[in-house]
Amino acid sequence: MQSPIPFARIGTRGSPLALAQARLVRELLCQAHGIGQADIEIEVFSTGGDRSQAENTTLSDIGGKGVFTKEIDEALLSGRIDIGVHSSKDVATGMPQGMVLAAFLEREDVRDAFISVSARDIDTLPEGARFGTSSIRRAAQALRLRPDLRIVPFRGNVHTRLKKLLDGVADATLLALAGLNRLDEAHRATAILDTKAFMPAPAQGAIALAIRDADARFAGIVAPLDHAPTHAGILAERTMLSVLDGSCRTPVGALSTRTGAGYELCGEILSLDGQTSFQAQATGSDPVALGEQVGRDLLAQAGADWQTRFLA
Ligand SMILES: NCc1[nH]cc(CCC(=O)O)c1CC(=O)O
Repeated sequence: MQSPIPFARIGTRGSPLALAQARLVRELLCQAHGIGQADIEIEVFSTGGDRSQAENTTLSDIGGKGVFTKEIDEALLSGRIDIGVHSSKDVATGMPQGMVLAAFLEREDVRDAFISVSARDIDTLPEGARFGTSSIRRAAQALRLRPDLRIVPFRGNVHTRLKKLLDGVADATLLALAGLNRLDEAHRATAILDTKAFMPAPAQGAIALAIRDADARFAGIVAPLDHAPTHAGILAERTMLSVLDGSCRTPVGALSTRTGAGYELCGEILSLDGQTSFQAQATGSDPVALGEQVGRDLLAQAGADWQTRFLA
């Protein structure tokens, strides 16, 4: 019998990937607390980012922070849900007051996958091939290696993008391997890209659990799901992004890895055409200090006004 007050209410977007992630969180919460699936409600929200996909506008058209999280954030703050489940890379660095990313599941594969029906990898794409991506970072990284590629806008959920590829809308695309893995679609990857040439987006591959920051009960409930090394790594990458005043619409890559004593953080800023790029790296044990150090190093190299110059 279902209890009158659910143990927890989870908020998520409705895309197949978001639902898979929310179900994974429900599964892990049930295991950790010895409860049944019926005790956890999954509530689906449509965000501005989802609606813009349906209307085929671009993310820049709607703009603003939290385009994939706002409706879920509001439901969390109003008490309608208790836990927001997000892809960490979609969560803006300046989060609304009153909420916190309290736990991160162990990170999936951080790498980007190359997918094409006509080429084995980026090098074998024909001259002037159409490269489908709406990610400024992926476009810049691809153009760095292949300035001849023609970038075509490519939005929609993972299955939509795979379908567009089969329909010939583009010759190739890049998708996060993490998402493909969670959807059992990793066999679609033609090649897996190395993280030096294709440094992932900050926080790629990690699922974040947002709660109200004063909510001690749910802090305790999500705590067993937190993977400490992932948490530290994502904190370092998100701190770096915040120093750069970056977002998912800036050409920025970041990747933290564990070293013996602590963490190594690598960061990258690119120009839109990929012909100019700056890299920095550092090691340390304090994720926030590490993110600040690498972010400041990148700012010193690229100039504090890099966004006005690079994104003009
Ligand atoms: N912005 C869309 C988005 N947000 C998170 C993922 C992948 C899953 C992840 O990074 O955890 C994707 C799709 C993609 O980049 O292929």
